[in-house]
Amino acid sequence: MSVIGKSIKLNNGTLIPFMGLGTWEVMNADEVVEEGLKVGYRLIDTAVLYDNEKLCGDGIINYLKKNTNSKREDIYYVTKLWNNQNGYENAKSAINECLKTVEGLGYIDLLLIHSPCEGKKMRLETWRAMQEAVEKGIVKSIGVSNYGINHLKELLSWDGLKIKPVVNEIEVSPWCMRDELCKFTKENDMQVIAYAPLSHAYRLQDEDAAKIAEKKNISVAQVLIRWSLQKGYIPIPKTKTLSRLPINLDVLSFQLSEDEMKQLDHPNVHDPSDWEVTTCP
Ligand SMILES: NC(=O)C1=CN([C@@H]2O[C@H](COP(=O)(O)OP(=O)(O)OC[C@H]3O[C@@H](n4cnc5c(N)ncnc54)[C@H](OP(=O)(O)O)[C@@H]3O)[C@@H](O)[C@H]2O)C=CC1
Ligand SMILES: O=C1Nc2ccccc2C1=O
Repeated sequence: MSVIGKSIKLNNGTLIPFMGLGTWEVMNADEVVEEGLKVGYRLIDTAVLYDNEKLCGDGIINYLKKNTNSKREDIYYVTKLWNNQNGYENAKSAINECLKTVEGLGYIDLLLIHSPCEGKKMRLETWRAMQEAVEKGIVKSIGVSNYGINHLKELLSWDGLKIKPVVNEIEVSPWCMRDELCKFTKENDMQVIAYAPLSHAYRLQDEDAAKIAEKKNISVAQVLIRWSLQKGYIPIPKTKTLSRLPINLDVLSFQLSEDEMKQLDHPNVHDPSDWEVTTCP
């Protein structure tokens, strides 16, 4: 059964929205997040690195104040510990800082380790602190980002593992498909959050995607977001342009055929729009 349009159940029994809103380089995040929630987004993706966690939190709180039918539990707030916050003590205080920054939210829905870059010892020590944050109730779920198969295997076989990651947030688009990593992630009962689903806008002029968009009278951005959903991922497109927010969310009223999906696929291209750290030691 297709879960497109519905919340998805994670391996700890909690629900995550089927897609979300990215906020990298969004400096007016309070305005964008509030408007995003108004038009129907329910997942907000930020990070310590983005320097806009407080603005994202403000956007959520302002929305909830004005829309008393919506509750805190209806919104899903994701943030990430940056590389220099790895290590047990470091991560513990960073997590408290993350929560203090968005005090009004009361808890963090999903906390990610932003990358595996800091090496095995730091990765596992960070995970220990993240597990404790779940046990304390300040974080509901924990996950990883930019983890390759070896990093996932390392964590899943660690004798200190008490809480499995619920997601791996990785770059996935038709030009960065990562079939093997996505398959491994899903087979091990973790969801794939697909970042840069619009290829950071670098491929929005792609001819095949443009043809499909034209035929369906939609935008290339909608085609790419739908591609991600039909692959079974949770895309988090970003826009700081308020008028694009509802367009990017309007991806449930059309489908891509098997042929159209194939036309978009580029299994032999590996062109990440951002950093590539899934193979780091
Ligand atoms: N965990 C990680 O390491 C990473 C996580 N991320 C997360 O994923 C999110 C998405 O990735 P990101 O790199 O931002 O790239 P995206 O693939 O989401 O592309 C964003 C770009 O597309 C443009 N755009 C958005 N919608 C449209 C539209 N309808 N028509 C035309 N152009 C459009 C935006 O322009 P404009 O804003 O001007 O409208 C922006 O230039 C990030 O914001 C972040 O939250 C991203 C990278 C790494
Ligand atoms: O959204 C992001 N853009 C980035 C660029 C470099 C490193 C991390 C990130 C993000 O998380």
